[in-house]
Amino acid sequence: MSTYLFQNTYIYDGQMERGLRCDVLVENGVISKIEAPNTIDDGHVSLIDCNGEKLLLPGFVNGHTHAAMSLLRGLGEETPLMSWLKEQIWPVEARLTPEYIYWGTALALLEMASCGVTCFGDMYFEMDQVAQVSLAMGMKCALSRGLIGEDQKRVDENLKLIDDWHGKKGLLSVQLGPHAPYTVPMNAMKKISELALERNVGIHTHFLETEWERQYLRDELHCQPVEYLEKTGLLNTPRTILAHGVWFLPEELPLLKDSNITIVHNPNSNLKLGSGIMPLPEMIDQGISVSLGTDGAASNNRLDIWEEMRHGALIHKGVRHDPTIIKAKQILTMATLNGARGLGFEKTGLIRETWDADLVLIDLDRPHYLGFDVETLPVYIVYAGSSTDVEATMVKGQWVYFNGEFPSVDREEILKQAAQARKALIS
Ligand SMILES: N[C@@H](CCSC[C@H]1O[C@@H](n2cnc3c(=O)[nH]cnc32)[C@H](O)[C@@H]1O)C(=O)O
Ligand SMILES: [Zn+2]
Repeated sequence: MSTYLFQNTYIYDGQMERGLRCDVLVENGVISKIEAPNTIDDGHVSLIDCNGEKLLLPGFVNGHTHAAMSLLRGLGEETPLMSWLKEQIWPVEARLTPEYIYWGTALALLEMASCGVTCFGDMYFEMDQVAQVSLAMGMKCALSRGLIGEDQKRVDENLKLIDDWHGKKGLLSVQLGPHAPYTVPMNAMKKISELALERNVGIHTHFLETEWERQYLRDELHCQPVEYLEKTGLLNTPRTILAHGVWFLPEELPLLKDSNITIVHNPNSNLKLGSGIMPLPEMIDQGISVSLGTDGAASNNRLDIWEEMRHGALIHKGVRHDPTIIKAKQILTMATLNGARGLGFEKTGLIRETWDADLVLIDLDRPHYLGFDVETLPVYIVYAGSSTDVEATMVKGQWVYFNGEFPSVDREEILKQAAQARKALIS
């Protein structure tokens, strides 16, 4: 495994007061030294001379996605969630083969790696394919098998994923993936929570994405949302990820304080599907852990966390008529540390000695960074930056993206295979 020295770079992570100019040494997949600029010996290392014009951020974490849906981009556009799923997406998904899911996921990984994403939480099916392609590329992935209905076969597949992949190479983790309260009966949800506790793994589910779902909980399941989470044991698992959480009421949030919950904010998917805008400021006030996600490429339509950071800040300022309501630093923590923790990855999401070298190298020598300093770096990143500033992306000390190339995989082959899969699916 190579040793890398980022010489004279800026670094920033969401927990730092301000940016810092320094040398960063990466050895054996971890950040081994952070010292004053131009002080670490550059012998016997691969040198990345940053010359005070680059920034290292922790790798972005896409907290909720369905990677292989990159094959379905553009399908059922501009349709509300339930008819989009039932009439447009699910019939096509029924034709997905393991091979298509492999190439669709690979396609999504090209996009994510080039945007600086190093880790993603994926809920889909044929998850062995997702595990294999993530390992082949060297990306971190939290796998969950989407569970629909009360189906032991799907649950067994999810449990087998734990046996086969959980912890593999420090890149993979596994969660149980009950799809949503409206697709999984309540007693089945409860059993899944019990299994999570028994097997010491997290849960990844959709929750309160639309207003319709809130009404469904009330009218069909006779529960308020937090009561549902309590009754089904979702508050008792080692970790529970709720994708969306758009329709929580502010007064319900204190009940989730100090809980095992991470809510994944998917602002662009929620806007595009017209689902609504989540009460993010109140969630942060209550100390609830919130991360960021893109959801699938068919509802976003990008897999770019920069876009989620920018919109995740701007929409709340806009609807609350208050520019102070959310800070760039908080958004950066959501995009990195909170995502990693929610997905069960340790020592991931900060730039600290002994933490995993999951890093994004950003070129600051661009017109829109003119005038930044260590204090303003976070706001430049969130409000002026974009994924086109990403020069390279590293996971556990290995490049997954470097200057337009993908050192660990064959980009042309992925594009060719994904195009064939797409054609076979949608014709
Ligand atoms: N249908 C699968 C299991 C479901 S995987 C997860 C599912 O979530 C669906 N999905 C994608 N985006 C959303 C969303 O925003 N809300 C709810 N479901 C979604 C996605 O299309 C996929 O079917 C089977 O055969 O067993
Ligand atoms: Zn989703």
